[in-house]
This record gives sequence, structure tokens and C-alpha cells, in this order.
Amino acid sequence: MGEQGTSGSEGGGKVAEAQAPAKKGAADPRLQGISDAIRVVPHFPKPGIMFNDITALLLRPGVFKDAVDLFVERYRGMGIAAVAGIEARGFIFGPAIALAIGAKFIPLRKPGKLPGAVISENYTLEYGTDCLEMHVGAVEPGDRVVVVDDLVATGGTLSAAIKLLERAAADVVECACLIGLPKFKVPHIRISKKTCI
Ligand SMILES: O=P(O)(O)OC[C@H]1O[C@H](OP(=O)(O)OP(=O)(O)O)[C@H](O)[C@@H]1O
Ligand SMILES: Nc1ncnc2[nH]cnc12
Repeated sequence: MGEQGTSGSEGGGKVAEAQAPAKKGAADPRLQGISDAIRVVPHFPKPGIMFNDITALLLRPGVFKDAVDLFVERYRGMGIAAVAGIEARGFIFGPAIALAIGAKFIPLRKPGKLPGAVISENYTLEYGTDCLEMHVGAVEPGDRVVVVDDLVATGGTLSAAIKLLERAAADVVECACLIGLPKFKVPHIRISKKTCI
């Protein structure tokens, strides 16, 4: 699952599966339920954008739990010190994953929201530009970190998150997203670190 709302799938390169099937064709049965619960809204927020809406999934507690559990099962026992969630939708999944694996949660916020000293990275989106900020001191040098968001499109947001964390000497183990849009190949992020369930 994880590739929603676009036509002409080109594939996204080498993308790890959150729950690798035990054998070919034996996909985790939770994946279909998660895929089915994501609503695709055409022409939002701009004409031509097929918007993948995870709020429909959040209305179904069992499916929401399945999504969190898949990531918890992947990252438990990997020595993850921090889950970094990307505002806003990474704040929905990230804290639940962090609590379940015993990691701290680091909010990566849009500009001007964090009260302390920050480091910033600008980036380009499918439908605009933006900036992410992180508190200085949120991450310790050498912390093993997983970045969490709902969706990767161009990969600009994840790239900015990785840069912020690495500037603070974190070890970014992987980026975890529910959805990967197939029309973007995200060549500029290290896609070996990208997981879409
Ligand atoms: O791979 P990319 O092209 O960078 O796009 C992915 C990002 O776009 C969406 O967030 P958005 O910036 O719309 O912010 P929001 O979560 O605050 O709505 C999504 O939640 C990702 O963070
Ligand atoms: N197609 C899309 N749906 C939802 N969020 C997005 N962020 C960037 N592109 C998106």
C-alpha cells in the first residue's frame, strides 16, 4: 500500500516495506485496511492535486492503531532515541510511536512556532514552499532518530528534516510515512532511509 491517488505509477526506487512479507505475496493484512481508509480528494488544495486525506483513517480507531502498530513493530528494539514528527500530520502518528518504543518526541515545526533557539531549513513542496525548525538541544549528538510524517511526495520535507537533524549530529536511521506518491521519484533524498507502509 502507500501509493495513493495518482495515475501512471513509476515506482519510487528502492523503498523498504514497513512489514516485509514473510514470503512473496504474503502482505500484512492490515495494509489493505489502511490503504482503504485513506480518502483521496481531487483538486485540493489546488487544481490538479490529488490530496491524500488521512483524517478519514483517524475516524477508525482500529485502522489508526494498525498504522501506528506497524511502525512500532518495525522500530521497537532498534535503539531509537527519538522520533521526530513533522508538523502537522507527523504530530498525529509520531507521539504514539515514540511512546510505544520508549523514545523522546521531537516536533519539527513550521517557522515561528518554537519559543527557544532554533535551527531552520527551507524546502519546496508539491504546492508551495515552506520551512521547518527544530529546537537547539532537542537532539543529542549520536541520537538514533526516526522521522515520521503521513506522506512523502517530492521528498522536500523529509530532506529538510534529515538536514536539520544531521546538522545537530543525529543519526537518522529512517523516515517513516504512511503514503508515498508514486509520481515522485524523490531522487534527492536518501531513499534507502524512506519507508512507506
Ligand atoms: O514530500 P513533500 O513534497 O515535501 O510533501 C510532503 C509534505 O506535504 C504535507 O504537508 P504540508 O506541507 O501540506 O503541511 P501540513 O501537514 O501542515 O498540512 C505532508 O504532510 C508532508 O509533510
Ligand atoms: N497529494 C498530497 N496529498 C496530501 N498531502 C500532500 N502533501 C504534498 N502532496 C500531497
